[in-house]
Amino acid sequence: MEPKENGIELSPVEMAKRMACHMAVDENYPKHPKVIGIGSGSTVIYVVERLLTKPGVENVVFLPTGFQSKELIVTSGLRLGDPDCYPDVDVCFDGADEVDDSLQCIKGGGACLFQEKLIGFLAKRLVIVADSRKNSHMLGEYWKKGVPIEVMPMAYTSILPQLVALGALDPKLRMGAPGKAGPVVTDNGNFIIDASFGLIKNPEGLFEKIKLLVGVVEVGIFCNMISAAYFGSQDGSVTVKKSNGDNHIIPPKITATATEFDAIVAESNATPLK
Ligand SMILES: O=C(CO)[C@H](O)[C@H](O)COP(=O)(O)O
Repeated sequence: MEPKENGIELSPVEMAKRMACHMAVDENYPKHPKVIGIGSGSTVIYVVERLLTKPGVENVVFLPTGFQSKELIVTSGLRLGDPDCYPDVDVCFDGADEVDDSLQCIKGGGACLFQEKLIGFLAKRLVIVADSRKNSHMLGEYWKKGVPIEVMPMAYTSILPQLVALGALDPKLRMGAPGKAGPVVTDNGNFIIDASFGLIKNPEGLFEKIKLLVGVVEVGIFCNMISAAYFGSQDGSVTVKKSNGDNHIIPPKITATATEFDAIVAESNATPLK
C-alpha cells in the first residue's frame, strides 16, 4: 500500500519529496529556533508538515516567501511574520528548480523570486529540498525553462535584447496560465522573464551581468547561499549535498521504503495539512 496524504495516494515523486523534507527538517531544525523562513512551491508543504511535529514550533515566527507560503503558514496555525520585523532568520527551507555540484541553484520557477532571495539571504542557513530530478552537475543540464528574472514591468522590453546580448537564447516574458490574460505578475507586482543560457559554466558571472541591467529586480540564480540540499529519490534514498563538502547518500533502509513510510509518518505524529 502506498503512503497517503489526506486519503490520497502519494506518487513515488511526492514520496521522494516528502522524505527529503522530513530529513532536512530533522537535521536542520535549530535547538532554540526563533525565526524560520518558508520557501515556495509544491515541495515545502512537506517541510511544514514535519515542522508541525517539532516541540516549541508554536513559539517560532515563520516568514513566507510569497502568497502561497503565507497561506501555508496561516492555515497550518503557525505564527506569521515579516522580514522587516524579523531580519534575523535562523534557517530557511525552500525548494529549487536545479542545484549544481557547487550548490549554486536556479529558483523562481514559481515566480516567487525576489522574496525567496531576500529570506534566503537573511537566513543563517538556506536548506534546499527537492526530488532527485533537480540534482545536476551543472546548471542548465536538466532545467530547460531558463533562468527566471524578475523585472520591473516598464523595463521588460528593453531588458529582452540586453539578455540576448548576454547570450540568452530566445528570452521570453512569462505568460499567465489559463484564467489569466497577459503576463504572470509576481507577488511584488513585477514581471518574470525566462532566459535560457544553455549550460551555465559560470553562474556567478552570469548572475552579476544580469543583475546590473536596469529594471532587473532579482535574478533566479542563487550563488554561494545554500548550506545544504536534500534530494529525495524514488527508491527511498536521500542524497545530501553540503557546503562543507559532507556530501552523502542516506540509503533507503535508514530513510524508509514505500511500505515503511506510513509507519514512520504515524510514529512522528505528523499533523496532516488541511
Ligand atoms: O523557486 C520556486 C518558486 O519560485 C520553487 O521553490 C521551485 O520552483 C521549486 O518548486 P517545486 O517544489 O514545486 O518543485
